[in-house]
Amino acid sequence: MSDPGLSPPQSGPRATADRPAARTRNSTSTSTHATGTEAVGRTRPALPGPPAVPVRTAGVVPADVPGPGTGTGTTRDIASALERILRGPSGLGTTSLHPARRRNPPTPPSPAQAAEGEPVPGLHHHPVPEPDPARVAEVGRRIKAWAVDEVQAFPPEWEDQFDGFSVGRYMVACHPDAPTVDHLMIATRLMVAENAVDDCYCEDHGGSPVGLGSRLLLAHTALDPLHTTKEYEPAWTESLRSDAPRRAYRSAMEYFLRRATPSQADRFRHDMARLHLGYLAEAAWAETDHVPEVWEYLAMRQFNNFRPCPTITDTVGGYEMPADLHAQPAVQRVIALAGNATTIVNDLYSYTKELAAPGRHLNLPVVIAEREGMSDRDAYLKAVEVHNDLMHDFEAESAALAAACPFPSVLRFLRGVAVWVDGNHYWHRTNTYRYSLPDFW
Ligand SMILES: CC(C)=CCC/C(C)=C(\C)COP(=O)(O)OP(=O)(O)O
Ligand SMILES: [Mg+2]
Repeated sequence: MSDPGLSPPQSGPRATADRPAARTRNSTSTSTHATGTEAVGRTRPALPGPPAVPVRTAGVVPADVPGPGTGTGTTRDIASALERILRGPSGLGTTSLHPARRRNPPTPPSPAQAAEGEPVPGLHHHPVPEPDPARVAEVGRRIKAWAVDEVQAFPPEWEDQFDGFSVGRYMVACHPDAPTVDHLMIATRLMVAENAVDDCYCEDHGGSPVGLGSRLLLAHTALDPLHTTKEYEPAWTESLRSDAPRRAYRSAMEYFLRRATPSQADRFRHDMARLHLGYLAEAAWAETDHVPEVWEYLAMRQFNNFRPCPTITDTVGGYEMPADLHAQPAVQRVIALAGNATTIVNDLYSYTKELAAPGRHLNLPVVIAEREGMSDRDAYLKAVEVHNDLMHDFEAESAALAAACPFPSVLRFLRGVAVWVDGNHYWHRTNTYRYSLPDFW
């Protein structure tokens, strides 16, 4: 194949993005075309402003959040909304949202499975059912074929690392409601492409802070295309084949656009721009070996963040969280808290890997130790507490939002984000090829 990276994907009813066909395909879940859980033709009331949820400690459900329709919320409303989010949709027509539940009731990992990798002691998390092994194997087979044959994402000598990343297990754990393996592949290709950019541009596979801005901007045009004159367009098109990160971004985006609505595509591009901004701040500090204040580090990590992964949960699930609801500040806060919790999970599980890497690699325990004058152990334990506070806030605000805006697509989206958070923790915990815990306990 002379141009594998740019060949249009072979399956699906169309080869270009943002056309009406995409809306039709996803329209089963918009507000006028119901999914199994969506009320057909239901009028959407205005969302209230962000629920006034006080900062809280574990297990305390806030009581002062307006409830749906009544103007007053009760602790019971919110507790039941939280339970609903964590349990997922139920009732008539929702069985298909739970492929794992349909085939085998979810069970927590057995002690033997958990022994593969222990959770960080004291970390607030939720166990997930083992991902469906048939799906894991099929996603693993297809993603390797894509990475090797379609986009040449890595040279042969990196094959062990590609396999050790276990991206199939990661994505199946994070998207249990994906209706088909094709849907799972949307997330899986993007995950591989995002990691190719991080590894090859920013980190330990040839990356460097020097010149990163230009590399990221040019790669970003694989997601958000250049609109230019006939004279200059061929050079841009050619550039998209010129390295693995760009080939991977270009192809993964093309597949994504086959299933995404225009609003979902726009949301994703925005999240990827945020990610690239975060990479640049991290690189700027690395160039001068600067250690930011803890709050500054957390701000950078809110952008250099997993956010683009949970926010495609609706595309991967085959429905749409409506754009005007997604844009609400309360929804944005829930998404940000979820993204931040998942990313601090990475800081905790990748701590020893990053300590062993050449130079200083910033992560939350390292920044706390440096800036707050703590021992490595105390700083790590404080980072666990920061994570737990983020998780508790995420769960409280998600429950408040579900109570304030109990639309099926919103509830399913919140559930999808919560499951992504849990699947992400599962993958970090069990990926002992990549991560190991420090000896602090
Ligand atoms: C998949 C995706 C959108 C990643 C974005 C940012 C990113 C690579 C992380 C949040 C993971 O952090 P890190 O670069 O520290 O990864 P490792 O610790 O090397 O696994
Ligand atoms: Mg890390």
